[in-house]
Amino acid sequence: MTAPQVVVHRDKELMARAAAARLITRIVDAQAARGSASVVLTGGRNGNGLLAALAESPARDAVDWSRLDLWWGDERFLPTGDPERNATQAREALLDAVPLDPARVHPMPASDGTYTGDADAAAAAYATELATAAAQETASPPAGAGGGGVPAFDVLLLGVGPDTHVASLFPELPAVRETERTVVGVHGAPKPPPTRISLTLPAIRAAREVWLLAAGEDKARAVAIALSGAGEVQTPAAGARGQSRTLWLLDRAAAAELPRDLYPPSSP
Ligand SMILES: O=C(O)[C@H](O)[C@@H](O)[C@H](O)[C@H](O)COP(=O)(O)O
Repeated sequence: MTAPQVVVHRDKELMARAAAARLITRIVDAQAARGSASVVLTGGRNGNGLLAALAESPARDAVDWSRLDLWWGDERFLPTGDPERNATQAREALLDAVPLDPARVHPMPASDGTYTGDADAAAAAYATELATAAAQETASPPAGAGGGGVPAFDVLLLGVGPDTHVASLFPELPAVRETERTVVGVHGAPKPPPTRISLTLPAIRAAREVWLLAAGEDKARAVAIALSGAGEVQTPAAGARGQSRTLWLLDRAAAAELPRDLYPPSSP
């Protein structure tokens, strides 16, 4: 696992545009190297801001959208098409506008249909879907990926909550303590809705690159704590690390409380 690197942008709009450009490059590179790429999406304003910026970028045509696998790091356990579902918001921000292969788009199950009302069963089904994809992966996973039943995602995106949650891993709740399963049902989440599905820290840490996005002064304390050596049970964002890269993409306001030695020298 890698030590975090920090990049600070002037404001959240620029952060979204720069992150979108960075993601396009990463996808194009992965497709050139391995034929396809895989990205794990996050909910929240910053993740959706990145997708919206990507939709507006002329460079988006450099991506072969038909050879991109999309997964989700977490989902609000709500009915199909609910406007509060992370998948619905991602579709509106970007996915409906690009020629993806529907077979490669893997939303987490909704609260209606097969897993009605059973977030734990829905989580188990998603874990199986991930394990199947991992088994089919032709390229070798990066060293140390652990083979924990998830593909070696190229980029895994995470928003960061003011309480330092990432995906739906909230401080002290059972999901953040999970060491075996790759996907779990989350109950009693402090951010609505209370019932969610989430990748666990071991699944997140199988990704090649983990990018954490945070903007705004209400995130400044969370960012500073997570980057100052806090424990992952109390500070889930501190446990989100990638195999080859861990990147914190911040705006100036979210970086405001970083200790000086963590603040990158060339930042605005
Ligand atoms: O379902 C969700 O809400 C998310 O996946 C959650 O983890 C989100 O990313 C953070 O709460 C940050 O959200 P913002 O980017 O909106 O601050």
